Amino acid sequence: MAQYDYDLFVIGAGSGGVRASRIAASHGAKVAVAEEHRIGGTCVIRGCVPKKLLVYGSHFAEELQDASHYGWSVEGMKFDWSVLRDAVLRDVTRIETAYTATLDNNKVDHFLERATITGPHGVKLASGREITAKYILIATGAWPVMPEFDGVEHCITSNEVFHLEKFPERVVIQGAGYIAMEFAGIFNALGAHVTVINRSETLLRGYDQALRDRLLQITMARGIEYKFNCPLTKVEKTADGGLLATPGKLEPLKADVVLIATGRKPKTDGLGLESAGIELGPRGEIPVDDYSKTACDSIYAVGDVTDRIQLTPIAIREGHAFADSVFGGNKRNTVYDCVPSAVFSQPPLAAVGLTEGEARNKYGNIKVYSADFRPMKNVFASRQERGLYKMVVDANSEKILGIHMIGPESPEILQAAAIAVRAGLTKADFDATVALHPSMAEELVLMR
Ligand SMILES: Cc1cc2nc3c(=O)[nH]c(=O)nc-3n(C[C@H](O)[C@H](O)[C@H](O)COP(=O)(O)OP(=O)(O)OC[C@H]3O[C@@H](n4cnc5c(N)ncnc54)[C@H](O)[C@@H]3O)c2cc1C
Ligand SMILES: NC(=O)c1ccc[n+]([C@@H]2O[C@H](COP(=O)([O-])OP(=O)(O)OC[C@H]3O[C@@H](n4cnc5c(N)ncnc54)[C@H](O)[C@@H]3O)[C@@H](O)[C@H]2O)c1
Repeated sequence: MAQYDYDLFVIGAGSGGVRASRIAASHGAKVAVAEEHRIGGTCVIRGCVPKKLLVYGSHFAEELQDASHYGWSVEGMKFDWSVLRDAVLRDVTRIETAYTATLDNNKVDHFLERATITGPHGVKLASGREITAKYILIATGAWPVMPEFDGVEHCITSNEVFHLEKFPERVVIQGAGYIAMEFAGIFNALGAHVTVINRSETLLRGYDQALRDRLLQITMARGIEYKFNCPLTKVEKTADGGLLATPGKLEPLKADVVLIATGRKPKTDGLGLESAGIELGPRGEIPVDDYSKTACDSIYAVGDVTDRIQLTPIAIREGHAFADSVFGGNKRNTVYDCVPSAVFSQPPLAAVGLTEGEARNKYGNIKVYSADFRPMKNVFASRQERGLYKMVVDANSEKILGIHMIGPESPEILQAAAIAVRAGLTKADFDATVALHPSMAEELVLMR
């Protein structure tokens, strides 16, 4: 009889957990996964996927507005939140079903219940069933961090935002990171009055300053209000069912929804880590080595719960590398340089590599090339918004250190440019490439 029930037990069927389960099974391992909410995890159920669909949905406002310049007249234009919301939620269910089928096709057993760790080789399901496994993979993701102030219980997080009963006419968002800027764009485009409240003057920390300044300027022109250096101190319910949100010492703001987007922390509460001798790191993360192994030899962790880079493709890569290393006879780790990222704000922002500031600190002698342009479609529609692309180059080797873009479709364009940066190409390689005209992407090879 086998020593353990499974070769691998995965806790969490999100981006990292599903990939690790599938690949380990394809290498011949007997695998089970437990999921306490829905198969697919944050990205599929309440993250990247429904968020991007809402971005698409909200873009029609701009397209319909511009349509008259192209000879189209759109009469009786009207937006129905419940139609968009329900269509998005249906698509989420479709993808959840596809993910479940992937597990079934790879003969991965799945338990739709919470699991906790009872020791180096033991897990316990919420139903009470105890299971043993040679290896355990923790892929439990992250959870929204809630600040402490009076009335925080009246606020929502990104978990709830996809399910709003009614379209909120007045939205207050606390935070100025990814989630705040993406939902500020969505609600603003759909016609809500949006106020972004932040504890500092910095939005989208980590992105190049010039792009952040451009986003601030464009979004203010689009009607988003900002209140900097004054986080919320109180949120109250009013007699008419609305909310009153007080930023710092400023006048209270009337709101229908207050969205808290102040970061996500590794989800480890009550997981039983102590039973396997695993202690949390300073950011609440599960510390792991380069191969995602925890302090316990039979337990690994991947994705947001390790707080390396909280992005889906990273969780997927870590899960895949773990499965190849432990079950595929191919020990390998995940490489974290040149990770492209994007903020699906309106307009979106995308980047890979070092910002101008980071490159200057690290290399000293750098060159910066840029293209500051008004996309053809904006000119035609009398839209004043300008795109900005920046290339940061090591002045000695001419190697590109980073590319930063804000403008329509910039995430789509940046993915291809990231290959060039990863491959170590130079500005001269871009200059030698013939422009593809007319496109916005051609600005990448025309920068001065
Ligand atoms: C609103 C939003 C938008 C985002 N947009 C993007 C984007 O555009 N691009 C991008 O790259 N990233 C985006 N992200 C981040 C991305 O979703 C995460 O980085 C990614 O999902 C992490 O994958 P994971 O496998 O670590 O965890 P998750 O996908 O969160 O999966 C963890 C799973 O574990 C389950 N679980 C937790 N504890 C237990 C337990 N004890 N027992 C059983 N199951 C458990 C959870 O229910 C969850 O399903 C977004 C996140 C949010 C919140
Ligand atoms: N497009 C994408 O790839 C995408 C989209 C959404 C989320 N994500 C991932 O999810 C993670 C979480 O997103 P997020 O927007 O919640 O986090 P974030 O780290 O991007 O932003 C957090 C914001 O909250 C502010 N803040 C933090 N603590 C606060 C407090 N106590 N009071 C007031 N303000 C406070 C910060 O200054 C910052 O502006 C991101 O780090 C990202 O990795 C990615």
